[in-house]
Amino acid sequence: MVVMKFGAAAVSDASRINDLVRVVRHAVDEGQALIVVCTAMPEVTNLLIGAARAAARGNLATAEQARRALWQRHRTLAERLVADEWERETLYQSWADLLKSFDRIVRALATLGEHSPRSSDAIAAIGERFIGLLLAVALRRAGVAAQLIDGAELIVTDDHFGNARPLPEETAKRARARLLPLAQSRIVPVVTGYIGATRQHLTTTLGRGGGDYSATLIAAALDADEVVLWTDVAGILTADPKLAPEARTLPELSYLEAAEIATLGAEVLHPRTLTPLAHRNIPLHIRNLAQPDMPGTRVVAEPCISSDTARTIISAPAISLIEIAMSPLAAAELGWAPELAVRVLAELTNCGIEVLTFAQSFSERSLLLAVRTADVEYAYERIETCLLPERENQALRTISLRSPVALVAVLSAPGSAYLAPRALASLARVQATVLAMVHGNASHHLSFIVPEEEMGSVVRALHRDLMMG
Ligand SMILES: Nc1ncnc2c1ncn2[C@@H]1O[C@H](COP(=O)(O)OP(=O)(O)O)[C@@H](O)[C@H]1O
Ligand SMILES: N[C@@H](CC(=O)OP(=O)(O)O)C(=O)O
Repeated sequence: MVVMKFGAAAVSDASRINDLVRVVRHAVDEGQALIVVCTAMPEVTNLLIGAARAAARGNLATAEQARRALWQRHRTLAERLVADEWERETLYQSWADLLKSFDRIVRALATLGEHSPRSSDAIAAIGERFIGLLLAVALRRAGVAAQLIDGAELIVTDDHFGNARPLPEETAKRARARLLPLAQSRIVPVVTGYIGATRQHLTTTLGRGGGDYSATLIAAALDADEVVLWTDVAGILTADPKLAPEARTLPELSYLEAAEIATLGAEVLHPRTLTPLAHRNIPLHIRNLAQPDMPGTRVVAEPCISSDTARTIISAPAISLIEIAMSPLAAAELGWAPELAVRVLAELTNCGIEVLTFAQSFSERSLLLAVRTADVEYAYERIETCLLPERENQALRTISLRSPVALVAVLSAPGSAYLAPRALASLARVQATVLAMVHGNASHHLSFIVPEEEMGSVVRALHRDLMMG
């Protein structure tokens, strides 16, 4: 049994979906038992969560725009992929039902004037459901017996909305009961990733990028032979090949090395992806959908290749920086209060905003936070509310924004010397504007925030100076 996960990059347009269908059909023709896990089209999750936040502010025009964009983007795909008019109409009917639930949530949020991670999850799940319906139709048209299964039916979670924790035993029981009979009948389940549900059947999500985690949870439940994450690059490389074309694929990584990469604060791998696999020794394979014959990256318990191959530069655009600075007088009197950082971080976590990285400057009495640009407006509002007392007693100097920025993280081999000075020399060579820097405890990990327009030159310089040796 193989679990194949197709992320946003694999459903970005009709030709990618045709590649996806070919890969699945080929595996089925080879007699492989398959589970497909899918996630929403690029930017759709941001669009849906943005619609919920806008509705709660009474901005129904933005919610309406998101609704139209959702419909239009999927409809364009259906027109290219589903030739049969009757099948297309049936698909549109199912999408219309999903839009009715979108409308119900938006109306409720607008009436109440507030929203929560719970309502965000309910609306975000619609993105995976939209594309899942289309993929099941596209696969059936190509002769693959496919059936859509909602992730909420399989993955039982706690009620930590926005970043729910799965309950492994109940999930395994449900997944086996629902998926194994389909596999035995040679039907390919198309599971909507990222989504789970509480025991009370309330929809939850596994955190942004959680589709990878859905795939590995299902693989662990079924004791699968392998998980394949199909994306738009040839595995994990020494840098993003879209920025540094000379980047090399890392052929093999250990679970530990891959987990380290997953926690670098970008979305190449969801941080919790590896845990279900490492416990059962199930290999993970990351491959390029556009080049299905290329080997990609394999993650296994004991890689044949030495561990210093784990060196990589991970980069992620579309990030914003929020800087909270205290007034010098208040700071002189009160000192920098870590309690303030704790309050801000707790506020953001409670309202479902993921802080990608943060740094405190004790000398400047300031706190820097990096969040996705899609979250920044809402994060700013929440911080303003949370720090109202400091605003009123003039302890707060400013809350300022810098956007768009990029996160660039360097992971070198454990024990490699002088990572920070070498990386900084490299950034100096291209006159990079370093807006923030976080040094990992293990000293072989370093992250920088740079203006987004400098991301390419920074990645290329770091790659040339640190990865080519
Ligand atoms: N070192 C790297 N190796 C591979 N991909 C990288 C690297 N750094 C950044 N990336 C980016 O990560 C993307 C894959 O992650 P993601 O967008 O979450 O994929 P998916 O949509 O398939 O889940 C690639 O398209 C690439 O642009
Ligand atoms: N659609 C969700 C879940 C996900 O896993 O997406 P992707 O497979 O594109 O990382 C998100 O944007 O967070």
